[in-house]
Amino acid sequence: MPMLQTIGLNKRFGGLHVTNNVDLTLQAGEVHCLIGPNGAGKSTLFRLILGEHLPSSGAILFGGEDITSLKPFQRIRRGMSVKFQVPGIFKALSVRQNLEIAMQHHYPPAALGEEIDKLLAFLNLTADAKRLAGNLSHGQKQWLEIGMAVSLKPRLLLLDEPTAGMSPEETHATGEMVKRLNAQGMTVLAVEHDMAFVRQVAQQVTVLHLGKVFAQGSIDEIVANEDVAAIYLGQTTAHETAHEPAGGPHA
Ligand SMILES: Nc1ncnc2c1ncn2[C@@H]1O[C@H](COP(=O)(O)OP(=O)(O)OP(=O)(O)O)[C@@H](O)[C@H]1O
Repeated sequence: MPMLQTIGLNKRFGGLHVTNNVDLTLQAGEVHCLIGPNGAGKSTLFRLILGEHLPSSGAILFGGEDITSLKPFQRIRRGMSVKFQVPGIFKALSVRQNLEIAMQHHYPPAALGEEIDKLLAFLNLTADAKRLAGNLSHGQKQWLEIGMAVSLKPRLLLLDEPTAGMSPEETHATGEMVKRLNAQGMTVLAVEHDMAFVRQVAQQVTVLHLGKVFAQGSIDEIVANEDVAAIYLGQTTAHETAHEPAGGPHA
């Protein structure tokens, strides 16, 4: 059974058809990246999956159950977790305190300290545990946010441009974290512009264009697809320019 399925999903904002009959399937255990030119509808689809928007029509199944009309907190309770682009960390608290807040109601007090230690090590933040979260570097803040999102061991992790603003080294380290989470059984859906990251982590890639699924396949199939390259022409973002030859998601 797929972990997540959208079936004929549509979202209209007034006259604008932003999500157009999208069928997306995530198999359990895969890392799936959602790419597409600016304005393709990636964020909207992401918010539909999370329940921040309700679809105009169509259905969303999570673990085979219809969650189309559930609220975000109900989806989170069923094992979905999200890391948004803007970190929702508590800047005036230490790194450790941030993780304590995320985890304290979910682990017995005797086990909490050790769980936090394990997560800090995973996030490469052990040496920074006592620092105020607000004093971390941009990349470290993103990792702390990822830590808070995965601290409850979700079945499905949603990542919204997890490497935005990161250096290539930080991007690579983030990719390694995603791969380790996936190796532990977590299914991941990431909206991402950075093709180096997509190449590093994705087992499946879906390309959105004008609200529709334009192409779907392995990273090699997507990179080799000339129609996909064509829709990116003239649309490179600063991020893509930093890692890619002009024109789009080439190897
Ligand atoms: N709440 C809204 N009301 C009206 N139009 C919206 C709303 N949200 C998104 N749109 C429009 O839907 C289209 C797709 O936007 P969306 O943000 O989903 O694309 P995207 O692929 O995530 O783009 P980007 O890569 O630039 O973040 C855009 O034309 C946008 O203006």
